[in-house]
Amino acid sequence: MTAFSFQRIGVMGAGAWGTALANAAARAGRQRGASVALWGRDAAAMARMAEARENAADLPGIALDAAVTPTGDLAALAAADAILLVVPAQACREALGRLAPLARAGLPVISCAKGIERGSRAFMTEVIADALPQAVPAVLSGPSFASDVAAGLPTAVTLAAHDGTLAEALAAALGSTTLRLYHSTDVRGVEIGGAAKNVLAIAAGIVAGRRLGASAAAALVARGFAELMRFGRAYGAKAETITGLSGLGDLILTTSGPQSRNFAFGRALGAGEATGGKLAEGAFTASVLVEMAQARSVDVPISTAVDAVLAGRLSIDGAIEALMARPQRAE
Ligand SMILES: NC(=O)C1=CN([C@@H]2O[C@H](COP(=O)(O)OP(=O)(O)OC[C@H]3O[C@@H](n4cnc5c(N)ncnc54)[C@H](OP(=O)(O)O)[C@@H]3O)[C@@H](O)[C@H]2O)C=CC1
Ligand SMILES: O=C(CO)COP(=O)(O)O
Repeated sequence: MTAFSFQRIGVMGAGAWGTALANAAARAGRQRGASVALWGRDAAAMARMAEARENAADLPGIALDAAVTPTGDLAALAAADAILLVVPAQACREALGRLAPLARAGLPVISCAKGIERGSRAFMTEVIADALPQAVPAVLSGPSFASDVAAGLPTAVTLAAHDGTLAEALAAALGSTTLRLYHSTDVRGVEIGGAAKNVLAIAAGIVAGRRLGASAAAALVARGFAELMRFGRAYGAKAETITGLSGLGDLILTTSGPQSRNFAFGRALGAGEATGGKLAEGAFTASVLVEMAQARSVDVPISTAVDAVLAGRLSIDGAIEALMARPQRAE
């Protein structure tokens, strides 16, 4: 493990999660004097963040750790020993394209985005392998709201890389007494959980917004989990990953209430209100997840209903009726 140093951490994407992870990485590396470059594409906004020592738009009231340097300079990001990729899933390829001319061979790039690329049907580590072939892809995912992590509340997530030694070293470098990182080699399993739970969180939000009751909410989580397990199995995830932090753990968190943007988006839909401008990754993932499920004959009725509602092919009431009228089956 001594082969890895990870003194300099780069964070690509300075939204809520990127900023929270920058603070967490700084906290984790404090004893060894590690530094964190937090890169955002809007150089003027990054200069203001450097001046204010706060991401006022996404995490108001939370001071940036002294070891975090906000920057609009890609060279500062590329000089890092490892990079956390924290832009929305559909923007990862474009962001990596900017980094490609500057990134060194063997640079670990850890996807922290939760989604599947539309069109290509690629998971985020596949996007990294494609857009930045000189990098070594990894993934970090699990139940973790940016505001909780930024505030230093106790949180546990999973970091996976194909090379178990690298996963362990990255987890050691980024983990602290407030952010506990488990390590894994089941890269695909970890990214499936993060992507699929967002679609199910929209469904949970719809249940709340439609006031369908606590029993329906619990049924949704249990049947949603069955769906996640089937999809995961079909795409090579290990069962213990789906039942772990990045699968069941994150499903529980994001189906629990409106602190989740995906849940809040679904709740607004269910209540017939405007969905607002916040990022809800599940709205982008739903259609590609359903296409991929169909391609391997996996039954994902809840995700299919969310996709149909979002695409305007089905009303919410029609979707509920269709789910309840499905043929009887064994559990
Ligand atoms: N927030 C959370 O609690 C958690 C989020 N995540 C995941 O992290 C990812 C990012 O979420 P989050 O930080 O919350 O989202 P935000 O909407 O808060 O921030 C997204 C950031 O990405 C930037 N961005 C968008 N497109 C590009 C691009 N093409 N190139 C460079 N930068 C770009 C935005 O910049 P600009 O402002 O210029 O548009 C913005 O700073 C999502 O996949 C989400 O699911 C995972 C766990 C927790
Ligand atoms: O992924 C998350 C928590 O683990 C954040 O969820 P939302 O994007 O729904 O807010």
